[in-house]
Amino acid sequence: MAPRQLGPLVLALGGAAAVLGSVLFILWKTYFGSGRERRWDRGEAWWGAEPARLPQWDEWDPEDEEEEEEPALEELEQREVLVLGLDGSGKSTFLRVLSGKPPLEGHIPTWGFNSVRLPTKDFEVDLLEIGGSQNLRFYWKEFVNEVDVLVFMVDSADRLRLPWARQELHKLLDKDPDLPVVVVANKQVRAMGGWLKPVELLAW
Ligand SMILES: Nc1nc2c(ncn2[C@@H]2O[C@H](COP(=O)(O)OP(=O)(O)OP(=O)(O)O)[C@@H](O)[C@H]2O)c(=O)[nH]1
Ligand SMILES: [Mg+2]
Repeated sequence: MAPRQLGPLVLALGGAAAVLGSVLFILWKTYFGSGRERRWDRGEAWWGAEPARLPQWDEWDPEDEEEEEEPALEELEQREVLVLGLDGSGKSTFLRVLSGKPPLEGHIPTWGFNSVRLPTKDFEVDLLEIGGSQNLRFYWKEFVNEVDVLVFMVDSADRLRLPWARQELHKLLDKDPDLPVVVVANKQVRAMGGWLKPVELLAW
């Protein structure tokens, strides 16, 4: 029997998914520039650095190199944090609460990006959520190499979907095994009970 032709609907859906992925990636690049590639290592510290201005040939003086001053810290310090997790795990709420806003009552799915910038004493932190619905999870892995830290949000009360959450986390770690990860056991205070405590989540 001849293979079935792909229907126009399937093709349209595939095209739409590809376009969405490209748009997400372009937005990311526009927002964060070239991400971790901007950093350079200097002992224990790692900063996003402005490119240095090289002297013209006729103003070159080898002694200048020794006199160069350390770059100002306030120009350099920046951290990028990716916040991922299954749909409804609480990523948007987490970002809202961190930026001092009250949590929303219902679940309004994030269809793309959601971000906040938090100035701290020593550096500026950009937190970026990518929606957790199934069609967006495919794109998560494209972003893990671009950030400094991954926050992985888990709905501790959603025991049924814990294996999915774990599978998605492992896929991300396969992509970048050295990425620092914080797993948040969210939704600990639920009237119905039955949630996983953080220690249980560690063992799971
Ligand atoms: N009880 C309780 N509810 C929470 C908590 N965090 C989030 N929620 C609720 O969970 C629902 C989903 O939260 P969101 O923050 O929108 O989830 P999300 O991970 O951003 O979901 P997507 O954008 O679809 O990936 C909302 O109704 C929140 O009010 C929490 O710590 N405790
Ligand atoms: Mg969201």
